[in-house]
Amino acid sequence: MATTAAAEPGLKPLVPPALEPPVPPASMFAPEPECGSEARRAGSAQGGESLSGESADQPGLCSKLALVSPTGEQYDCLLKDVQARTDEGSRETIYVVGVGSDGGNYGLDEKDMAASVATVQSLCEQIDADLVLLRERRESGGQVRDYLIRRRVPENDFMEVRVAVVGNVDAGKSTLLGVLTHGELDNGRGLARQKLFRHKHELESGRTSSVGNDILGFDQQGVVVNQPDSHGGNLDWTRICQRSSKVITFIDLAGHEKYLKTTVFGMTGHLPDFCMLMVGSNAGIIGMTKEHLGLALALSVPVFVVVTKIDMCPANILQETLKLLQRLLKSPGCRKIPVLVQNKDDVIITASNFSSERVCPIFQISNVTGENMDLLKMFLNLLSSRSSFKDDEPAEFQIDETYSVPGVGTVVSGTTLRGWIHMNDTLLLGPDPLGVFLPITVKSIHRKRMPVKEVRGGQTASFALKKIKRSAIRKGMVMVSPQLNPQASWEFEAEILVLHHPTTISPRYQAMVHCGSIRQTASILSMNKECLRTGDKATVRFRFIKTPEFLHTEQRLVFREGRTKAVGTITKLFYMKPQVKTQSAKRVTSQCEGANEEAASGESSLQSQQKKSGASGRLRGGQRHRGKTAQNSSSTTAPPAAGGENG
Ligand SMILES: Nc1nc2c(ncn2[C@@H]2O[C@H](COP(=O)(O)OP(=O)(O)OP(=O)(O)O)[C@@H](O)[C@H]2O)c(=O)[nH]1
Repeated sequence: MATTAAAEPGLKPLVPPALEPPVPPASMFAPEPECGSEARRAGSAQGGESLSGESADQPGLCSKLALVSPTGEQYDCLLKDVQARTDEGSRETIYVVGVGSDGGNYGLDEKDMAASVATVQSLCEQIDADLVLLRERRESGGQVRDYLIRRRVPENDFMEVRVAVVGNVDAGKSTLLGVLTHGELDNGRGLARQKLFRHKHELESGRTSSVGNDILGFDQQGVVVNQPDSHGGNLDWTRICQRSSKVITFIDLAGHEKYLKTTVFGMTGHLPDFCMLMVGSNAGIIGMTKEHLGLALALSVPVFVVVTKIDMCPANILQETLKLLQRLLKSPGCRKIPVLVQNKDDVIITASNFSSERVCPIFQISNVTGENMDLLKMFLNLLSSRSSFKDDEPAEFQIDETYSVPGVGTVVSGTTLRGWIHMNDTLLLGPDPLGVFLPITVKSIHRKRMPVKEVRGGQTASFALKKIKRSAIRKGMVMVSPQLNPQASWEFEAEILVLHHPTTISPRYQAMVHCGSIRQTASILSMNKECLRTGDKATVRFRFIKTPEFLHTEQRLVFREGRTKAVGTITKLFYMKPQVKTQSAKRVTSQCEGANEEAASGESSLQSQQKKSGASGRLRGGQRHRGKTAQNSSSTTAPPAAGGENG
């Protein structure tokens, strides 16, 4: 059995100065409960004397004794603090009891600990949360405990965290997902991954080519709820979701270079909260590993690394892989702080600091023996979604897949970016090839195959839509609230950085733009430099070649063709000509108003619009048709050149 890096005398665990000593108390990183900003704000709002000021008989909110017997006012501040922290952390937070600003003399005696825990328990009751002990340790002044405070979720609701799984071919991605979601270890010959393959050719070749989804549910206490049935080993997703407080969705992306397009789409279109980079310990940093890491960094998705196959890897090779991995992560291009996770303490510390994007936990596991699998599961249970949700924002949903379901009709799946979407809501679907958004009614909603009545920002969902053909919808379209008055853009400007190009990029260069679930070829119209080489930054104006898209400024994009790659951020949108806006706006308004009559007439306006314009699902495919569409467009509504703009 291979030893882990820490056991190897030659290789010091790569703990950065900021994280020294190797296993520092979590309290060094976790915010101190008593000193939270809310508590402080509340303190100053009331003069702050009795709250933050310490008196001889009443410790202040920053003391380790603050929770032992708080005054009424202090209790209110503590409550506000815990409420704010669970809001910030997507309904949960790690809470440390027994630390404070008492000169580093951490720890409480048994009596004070019991009293403090009773206070925290009571705070949890107030916010309808559960208190789960994560770890207990001894410090100079007594006991210190780390708790997970997790708010209870309403029935049929659950917290959602999306994790993109990337790494080179054979790193063990599908196998790990099989082991995690089905609870059975692998045999080293592909047993565990059999459960996950989706396409026949994958089963035959053993390679993942599609963007697959697998789920892992945790209950309030952090216990895995996945229970495959005893016959085929299938998972009942509805049951998992009903029993879960938190569901981790793994977006299993292909490792092979020929599927890079799908991998990039998975990373941009499925909006992962985190990226799990898998590395085979025996193979090391090979093939697509750096490519995938670079992609996650470019899209600002926090990364954690899982080194697999430690059961079959000689110790010296494992050390070499870890050394190279840590060197890569610390390199100027990555600027990460790699931390080898070897025990529960490391899990809590890294999980508490993970969304910062700097810390990069490294797990060393075996899918065959199950070594360190408990640490990985514990870490996954502590991850919180990075998307923030505001109750009053207008709805926006991006489509990343379409289906035709017998007996149901057209179904679209994707991610709710903002706002609420309820059953029977009328939203605007678009843009179509003419840049028009048309009203559509949501017939039913599923979250992870579970029927629900509504979804909100940050949640993935599928919607059955009324009166629309699947061919009229494409990936990259959105469904938005009519309040947003959506507009489509043929052209946009972006600040880009060329990560790699063999020669030079100049105007008229064409490549695939990935932006959210949009995946379309665009050509460079102009740029503020004559030509671009690897490492160059520039402001570039792009134009889509097939159809206008619904974009936002500040959106991240990846621009790629073969091995050429650039990343960037959209800075300016060029909307369609004003007269088009007026026409489509009028049409949209009247169509929105008349949505119900339309549904009754049996033909959607998008379909009739397509008939009128001659556009169809097939039209979107080819070069030849594109010219025709553009011609039609210029004589009717869609502009070859941009009109208004929005900075
Ligand atoms: N001994 C050992 N074998 C493993 C381990 N993890 C995976 N394997 C084996 O490695 C092989 C490749 O694993 P996969 O899960 O298919 O690799 P992948 O990264 O999903 O590959 P792609 O889908 O092609 O990208 C399979 O035969 C697994 O049984 C491990 O921890 N130990």
